[in-house]
Amino acid sequence: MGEFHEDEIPCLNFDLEEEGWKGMVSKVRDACETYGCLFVMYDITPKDLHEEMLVALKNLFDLPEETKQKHISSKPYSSYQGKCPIVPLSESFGLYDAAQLPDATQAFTNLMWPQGNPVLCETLRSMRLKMLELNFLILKMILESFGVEKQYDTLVENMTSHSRLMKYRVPPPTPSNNETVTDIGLLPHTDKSSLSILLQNEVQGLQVLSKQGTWIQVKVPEGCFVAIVGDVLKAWSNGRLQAARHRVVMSGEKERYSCGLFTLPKEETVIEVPNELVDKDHPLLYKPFNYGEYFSYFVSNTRDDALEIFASA
Ligand SMILES: O=C(O)CCC(=O)C(=O)O
Ligand SMILES: [Fe+2]
Repeated sequence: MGEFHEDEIPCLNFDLEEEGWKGMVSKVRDACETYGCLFVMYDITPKDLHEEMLVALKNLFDLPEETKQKHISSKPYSSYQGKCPIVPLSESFGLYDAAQLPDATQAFTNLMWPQGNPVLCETLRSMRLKMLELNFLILKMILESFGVEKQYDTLVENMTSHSRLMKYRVPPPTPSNNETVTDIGLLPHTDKSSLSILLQNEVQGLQVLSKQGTWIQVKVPEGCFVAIVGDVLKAWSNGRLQAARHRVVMSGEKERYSCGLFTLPKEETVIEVPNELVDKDHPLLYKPFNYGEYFSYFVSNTRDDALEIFASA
C-alpha cells in the first residue's frame, strides 16, 4: 500500500485568463492520468447558483415519497430510487438528456410540483447547463492534450448527457450489540460515462481508490466541482487515462446532497482508440466497441471488470 495524501488530487482554478489554456490542458491531463479525477473551481454566474442548487435538492427530496415515486423511466438508473435494501442510505433521481433538452427539466419539475415551481426549474436548468459546459470544456482539453482536437466536433455530435440528483441519509448509530450497520451510501464503481462532473454540499463522503489500492477520503473544497474520468475515456485513451473507482461512505450527523452531470456517447457510437494513441510503447488495449452494447452488457452483468471483459483487445 503506497503513500497517498488526499490533497494530492489537484484543485484547478479554471480562470483561463490568469493561468493560460496550454498550462491548464497539461494539468488536466496529468490529473486524469494519475488520479482519474480532479477538483475544479469554475466561475459560476449568477454567483450563488451553487447554493441555490443545494436548496433545490433539499426541497426536491423533502417531497412526499409518493410524489417522488412518480418519476419513472424506462432507461436504467433513471427512475426515482428510494428505499433500496443494498444501499438504504441513498435516494436518487436520474434524468436523461436533460441538460440539452430544456423541456425535460420543465416536465420533471411539473411532475414533482403540479402547481409549478419556476424558480426551482430555472435553478436545475442553469446548473445542468453550467455542468455540461464544464464537462465539454474538460473533454476539449483532454483531446487537445493528445493532439487530436480535430475530433472535438464529432465527439460533441455523438455525445448525450445524463444527470443524477442524490441524497444520502445520516447513518444510524452503531448498535451496542456489535451488529454491523452499513454506512455505505454508494457502492464502489467506475462511471460508464465519458466524463462525470459532480457537485455536493459541505458533507464529505466521496472516496476514490488510488492506483496503490487504498481508499482515499476525498475532501472536496467548498464550491468546487469534481471531475471523474469514466470507462469511455479510459478505453478511448488506450488506457492512459484512469477511470477512477469511487464510492460514498457516510459518517457524521448531516445529510449529504450531490448531483452529477455525465456525458456519454449516443448508443450507436463506436468507441475507438485514435491511431495517434497507439504505438510501440502503447500497444492497442481496447478493440473498437459499440457504446450501447457495452452499456447493456454492464446493466445485465454489473461486473467491476465489465470494460476489460467486454472490450479488451
Ligand atoms: O454522490 C457522489 O458524490 C458520487 C455520485 C456518483 O458517483 C455517481 O452518481 O456515479
Ligand atoms: Fe460515480
